[in-house]
Amino acid sequence: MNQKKLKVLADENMPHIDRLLSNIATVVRKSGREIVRDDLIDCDALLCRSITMVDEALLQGTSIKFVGSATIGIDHLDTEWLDKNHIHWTNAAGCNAAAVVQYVLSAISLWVTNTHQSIEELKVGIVGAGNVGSGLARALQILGVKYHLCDPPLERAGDKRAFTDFESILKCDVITFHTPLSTSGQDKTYHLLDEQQLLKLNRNQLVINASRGGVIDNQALKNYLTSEQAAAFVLDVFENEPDIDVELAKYCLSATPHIAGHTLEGKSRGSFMVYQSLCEVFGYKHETTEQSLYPVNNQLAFQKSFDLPSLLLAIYDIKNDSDRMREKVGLNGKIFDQLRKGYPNSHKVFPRRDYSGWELKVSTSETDKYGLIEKIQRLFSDNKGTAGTARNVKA
Ligand SMILES: NC(=O)c1ccc[n+]([C@@H]2O[C@H](COP(=O)([O-])OP(=O)(O)OC[C@H]3O[C@@H](n4cnc5c(N)ncnc54)[C@H](O)[C@@H]3O)[C@@H](O)[C@H]2O)c1
Ligand SMILES: O=C(O)[C@H](O)[C@H](O)COP(=O)(O)O
Repeated sequence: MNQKKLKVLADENMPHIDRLLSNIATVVRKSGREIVRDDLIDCDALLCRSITMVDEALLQGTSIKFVGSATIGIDHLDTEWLDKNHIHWTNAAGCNAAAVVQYVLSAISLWVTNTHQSIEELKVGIVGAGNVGSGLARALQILGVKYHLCDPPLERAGDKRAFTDFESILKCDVITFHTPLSTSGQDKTYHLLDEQQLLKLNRNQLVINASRGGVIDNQALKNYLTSEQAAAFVLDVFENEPDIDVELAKYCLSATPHIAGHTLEGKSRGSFMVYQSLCEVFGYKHETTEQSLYPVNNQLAFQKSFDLPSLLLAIYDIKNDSDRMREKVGLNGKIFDQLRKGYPNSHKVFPRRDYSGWELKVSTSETDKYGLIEKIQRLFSDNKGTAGTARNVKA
């Protein structure tokens, strides 16, 4: 076993890292957007989030041997350059998938409440059936909501689930994007929803983007949203974050500062997964369990007045995050980052938790007339935020 203390630079917005690494590393913290090459000259490892571009310009000539990103997305890592230069890298695949599922269910609940629709009668089109898309499909199945999946790469690879094409997805009541951002190739997702595709939508639809901003042409979307016939949009991600188009945010049903995955569990699991990979790469034993990072579950008392959307909104209501952003974002684009900092602990009452961090308290007098209690209990126990396999490349 390697006994030398490592030097690690970690994004300041990565919970538990100091405690997890206390026996094996000296940890220096820095804001992810401010990390520069000079910070890394004598560091062994960089632990980052999606806001740090990790490439030759950042790492050339440094001692970095390992890069761990506590995120699902990897569009900020130049993986080709890292591989070529024998630098181990990992992401935290699946770490916050359950949080994004919760975000999407909250967005749908908000929309059906505003438009007086029944959630059970909707058809949801899921674009991208990976960790998030599959978790969402499972949740919708539990809740009795119909869905269609669109994922050409998985379909070609022989995935046996039923898939549909993008054209058909555009006809669903709710369309939700869960693809990576890719700028080339036959499955390119950059501006997947562009000016032409936007014109196929109508005012009875809801579109959610919690993947990457560039999957939707933001300029075309802003123009489109000025029409009264436009579909409703919920955006968690934008082009040019953090200097987003403030006007675009105003036109949306809900606009949040890239926090869909930021539950207590989602962020903690991201830290834990990169910690595990770092231990493997440098030959240390893992000394902590993921479960030890979580507090006791929150409790929600079941009330007779609950229907499915109001119950989901009682657990997490995106409107609160959207209001916080829209109140402030006009003041200065940098507010976007400030709202993300410290999230979910910046919430007034308690941190935002995954469904798995909740228990439904039901009094013995309650009858489960519509099967709602059973559905929610299944959702709480199923939606455990399945961590995917971290892509740990052995250099
Ligand atoms: N807003 C947030 O806080 C947040 C949180 C987590 C993840 N994300 C983003 O969500 C994305 C999805 O996460 P994931 O864990 O499910 O990723 P994943 O890699 O498990 O799944 C992505 C899926 O998209 C599919 N795909 C690729 N190109 C496609 C195309 N053109 N059309 C349809 N499907 C296509 C892939 O085949 C894959 O199955 C991530 O890449 C990340 O950028 C955002
Ligand atoms: O890809 C992801 O996992 C998410 O987009 C990520 O959780 C949010 O971005 P970050 O906090 O890492 O900047």
